Amino acid sequence: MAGIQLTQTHMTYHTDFFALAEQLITAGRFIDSKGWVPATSGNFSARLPNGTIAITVSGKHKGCLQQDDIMLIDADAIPLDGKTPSAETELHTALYKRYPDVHAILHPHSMTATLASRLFKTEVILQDYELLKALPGIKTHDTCISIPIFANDQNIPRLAAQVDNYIDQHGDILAYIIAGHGLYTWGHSVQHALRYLEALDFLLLCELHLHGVKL
Ligand SMILES: CSC[C@@H](O)[C@@H](O)C(=O)COP(=O)(O)O
Ligand SMILES: [Zn+2]
Repeated sequence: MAGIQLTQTHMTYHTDFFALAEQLITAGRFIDSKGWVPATSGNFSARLPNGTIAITVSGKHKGCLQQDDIMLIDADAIPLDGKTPSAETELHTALYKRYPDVHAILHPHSMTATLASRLFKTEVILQDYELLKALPGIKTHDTCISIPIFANDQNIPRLAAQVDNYIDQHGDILAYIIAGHGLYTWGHSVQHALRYLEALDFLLLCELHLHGVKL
């Protein structure tokens, strides 16, 4: 009996993992088609119902990911299958620990996020855009949100702590920018996170254009 349960759990886990890996692969193709993950930049993850996390293997091109390029880690970023996870894994695990409803995180190196961090330094304010309603919990254009910008840091646990401290002090955020680097956003599912990413890219582009930056 215990053996049968173990097998079923195992099969469920495999189904969850491969389904989520497929979603991350598809998202990667779309994100790459937009030019948001040049070279091998960016990383993506999705949390399984059992709390383990499917995440991109470090150094892969995110536009042509294969199933083998998605690996499994535990909630503390420990690899469970002998592969090397994204160099920025602790940024993912910190968000999953803070937000139980979040099941997917996407990190592009989009030009809009990179340039916005050069221009705005500490935060990007987005307000009075209809497309804000594509973001979670926003029901009207008459809304003002802040996307904080954090200094880049090659020490990822320290960067994750910087983000955590900011949220502790300022409250929940929907996304953040790492200066000269890229954007992190997240959602209930890969599809939700992808929607937020697309909306944020459009909104950042609007702000850049308003400030005379033409892309
Ligand atoms: C190709 S430089 C980008 C990396 O330094 C990093 O910022 C990044 O996003 C990708 O790292 P990865 O380890 O593949 O997840
Ligand atoms: Zn990065």
